[in-house]
Amino acid sequence: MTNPESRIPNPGSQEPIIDVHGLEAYYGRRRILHGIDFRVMPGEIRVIMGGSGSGKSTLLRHLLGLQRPVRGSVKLLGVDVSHADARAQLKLRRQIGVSFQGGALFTSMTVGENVALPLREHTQFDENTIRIMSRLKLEVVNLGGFQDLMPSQLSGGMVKRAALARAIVMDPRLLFFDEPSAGLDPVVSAELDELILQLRDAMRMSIVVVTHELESAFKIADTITVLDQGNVLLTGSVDEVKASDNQRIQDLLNRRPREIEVDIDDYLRRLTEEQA
Ligand SMILES: Nc1ncnc2c1ncn2[C@@H]1O[C@H](COP(=O)(O)OP(=O)(O)OP(=O)(O)O)[C@@H](O)[C@H]1O
Repeated sequence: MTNPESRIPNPGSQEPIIDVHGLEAYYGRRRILHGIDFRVMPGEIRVIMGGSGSGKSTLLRHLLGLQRPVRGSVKLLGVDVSHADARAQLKLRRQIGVSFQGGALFTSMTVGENVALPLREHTQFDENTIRIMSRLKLEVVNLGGFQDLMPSQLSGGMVKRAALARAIVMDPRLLFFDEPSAGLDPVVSAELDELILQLRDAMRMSIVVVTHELESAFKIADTITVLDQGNVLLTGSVDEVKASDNQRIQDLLNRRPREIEVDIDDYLRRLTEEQA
């Protein structure tokens, strides 16, 4: 196992921005995450990779406080998300930006109104300030001047960037990005990668990206966590992941499907457990 903080400057002086210990998650009686440890340091871009069903979304849902750990703990910015009171949760939410797969913009609002939403929800700024701040963030994502368009008038890449503008409008310390490249052509996807790097460098954000896209992962990651069947196989730098002699990691990198051995008894047992 390699030191996940190896590329982060001066790690000894900093507290982790995400600190997950022994996280276990279940759906029904089926255990999905088997005691995950996961630490992200300030200013780091962490990519979570793994095959389909490896537990990436389940981990992300726990990091966002959408699911509570059955065992283990999840601390974001020093706050234990499952034990924080409503006030602490709200404070935490203000410091976290989330950009979901598909953009999830409200189709009945203009791009500018979408971006302004968190400011309206979490601040008392006046209209003018909100407008200026939203426009500035649209400029950061290269969508300056697009504030009056409706989401339906944007291309797929522009929707992603608009969603990103909304996610960063509060200047979060921590940004979650779920599948930034999904459905984008390679050029647009590369532009988005550049933007993610800029957010880390110019705005000093810590960023967690879940992605299937290897090229994108290798370009943006300071560190990569590889998940497999609810376990962390490895956390390390891009070079460390590439050089890993773990067969599962190599299969993932070479896009070799895992051999699926289905034990029918086991399959039926799991099915009935899930429905119980
Ligand atoms: N709501 C649910 N109820 C029951 N089982 C679930 C539920 N959501 C996910 N699972 C199971 O949990 C396991 C992990 O799923 P998860 O969605 O976290 O994986 P993933 O790595 O995000 O997959 P993908 O890349 O396909 O989105 C899978 O076996 C999945 O079938």
